[in-house]
Amino acid sequence: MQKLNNILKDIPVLELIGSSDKDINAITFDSRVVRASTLFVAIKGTLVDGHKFIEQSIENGANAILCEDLPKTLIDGITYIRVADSHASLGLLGGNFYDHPSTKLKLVGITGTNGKTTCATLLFQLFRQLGYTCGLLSTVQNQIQDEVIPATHTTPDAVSLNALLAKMVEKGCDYAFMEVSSHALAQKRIEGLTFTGGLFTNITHDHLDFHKTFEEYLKAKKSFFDNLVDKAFAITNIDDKRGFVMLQNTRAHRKTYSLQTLADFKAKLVENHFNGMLLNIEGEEVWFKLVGQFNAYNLLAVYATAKMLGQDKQEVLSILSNIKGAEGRFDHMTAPNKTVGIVDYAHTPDAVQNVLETINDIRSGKEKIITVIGCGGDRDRAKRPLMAKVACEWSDKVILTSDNPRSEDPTAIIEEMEKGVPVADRYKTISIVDRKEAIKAACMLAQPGDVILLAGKGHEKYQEIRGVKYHFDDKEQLMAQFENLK
Ligand SMILES: CC(=O)N[C@H]1[C@@H](OP(=O)(O)OP(=O)(O)OC[C@H]2O[C@@H](n3ccc(=O)[nH]c3=O)[C@H](O)[C@@H]2O)O[C@H](CO)[C@@H](O)[C@@H]1O[C@H](C)C(=O)N[C@@H](C)C(=O)N[C@H](CCC(=O)O)C(=O)O
Ligand SMILES: Nc1ncnc2c1ncn2[C@@H]1O[C@H](COP(=O)(O)OP(=O)(O)OP(=O)(O)O)[C@@H](O)[C@H]1O
Ligand SMILES: N[C@H](CCC[C@H](N)C(=O)O)C(=O)O
Ligand SMILES: [Mg+2]
Repeated sequence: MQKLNNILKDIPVLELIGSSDKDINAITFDSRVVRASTLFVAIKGTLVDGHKFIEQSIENGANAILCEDLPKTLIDGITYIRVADSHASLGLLGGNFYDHPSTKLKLVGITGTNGKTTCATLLFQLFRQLGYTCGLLSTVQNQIQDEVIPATHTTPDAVSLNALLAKMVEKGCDYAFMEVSSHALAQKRIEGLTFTGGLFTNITHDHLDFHKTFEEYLKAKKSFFDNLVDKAFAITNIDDKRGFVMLQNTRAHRKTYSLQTLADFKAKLVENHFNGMLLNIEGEEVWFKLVGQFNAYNLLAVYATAKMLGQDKQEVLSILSNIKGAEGRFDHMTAPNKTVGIVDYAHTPDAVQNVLETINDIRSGKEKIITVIGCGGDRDRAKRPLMAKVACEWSDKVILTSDNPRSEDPTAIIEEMEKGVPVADRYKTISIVDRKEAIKAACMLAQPGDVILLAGKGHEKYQEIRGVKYHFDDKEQLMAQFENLK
């Protein structure tokens, strides 16, 4: 419980009507979960305007309302707080309510189109093995030491986020590693957090349904670095075209990493195989369990972050060399007849290309690559033809199928993907709407030694079709089919 006037500290209030000397048990932006003595924050969302639910929130027990527009009728006994930006205020309220947990541990944020989960997970595993108590906020799951807390978003909403950080502080965490998604930045879910450091992986095409233009998407990512404090560090990938721009206006201490040019942290990919790769990191040759050039970037980024956090080079490299990475990222298995299966969360054109390039690099020659791929519904439509095109370019056979169609018609999504298939590649593609059947078909087509890539769903344990979530696990499906490949 907290006093309202404490929770409102540092919030730019335009108008306050009613008493601020009252007890608040909880803060929420969802009228459906309001209980007695709750502060309800009305947010103008992407689907509806939360201001519509002010009345309902009061019926459910809200005793204070924070909003951008005051309702026409004000009710006695309720406190109304008018602000210019409810999203930003929610972040600050979350911090005040949970007593600024981000200042009580070292918080590191990772942003970029691809590689966030991988880097955050590697950092979490690394720092635990270095002997620290750690927390993780990621797409796959949230975690405090061994305790797993299911994740609904890559970056939780501002209230849940501060609640999770407060729990980490309570459990004695020294570090928290978190993914910072572009949605979270645009919606100011991280407003008011104090970061010790920030890491940029890369930026390519994604989420243009939400951000509308690439410039807006870039601006959202960049705002993370613009808002870091001067004591923080900011690490960027300068092999990415936008690597420098990201840190252009940051006050933080800047550092760069690269596989191709001079940088503060530099590495070179020496050898790449299905079960590991050899990297030269700052003059030291080390084998890692992760594979692929994109993972060379992730490892180097993690190494740079660990160095900026004052860790010892040898210790860091020796631990990293044994870490396997995040679930559903280049997860590979081999069937009894030597067919290779790879489950990977590649769900952007760039990620699909990276994974397929890596498989091409590693395969010894005549083995075929069979890619099973779909695109999510209610998400960026522009990436659909592009993902299909890239899949065709780098595979011998492509099976277009469903990912999470969500509220959309699965066949219509596949038709949009088909538009990206070059005429000359049509002979190598088939469309099978049912993902289970698509995986089965891939296994039937595969000859010993061939590589099957299941792209897009990685760690996900469900498939959402017409708004209903069914249990579905790519790895489980593949393992079941592999048993038949004797
Ligand atoms: C597009 C998007 O990001 N939407 C998020 C956003 O919801 P919204 O702004 O659309 O909310 P809305 O439905 O319009 O409602 C507006 C307001 O009215 C409130 N409301 C609504 C109905 C009601 O009866 N009562 C009520 O009070 C809502 O709680 C909300 O505050 O804010 C909500 C609360 O934080 C999020 O749950 C919701 O995530 C949706 C479910 C989602 O799918 N988000 C994805 C796209 C997302 O955020 N992804 C990123 C990145 C993914 C990645 O690449 O890794 C992530 O960080 O997970
Ligand atoms: N550094 C990288 N550069 C390009 N592609 C990458 C990189 N790291 C991973 N990938 C590819 O992107 C996929 C997603 O990786 P990861 O989950 O680490 O990214 P993410 O940024 O967390 O994604 P999301 O936005 O969905 O949370 C991987 O399965 C792999 O195919
Ligand atoms: N977390 C991201 C990627 C989802 C990957 C894919 N499986 C899909 O459902 O589109 C999102 O919500 O856009
Ligand atoms: Mg992620």
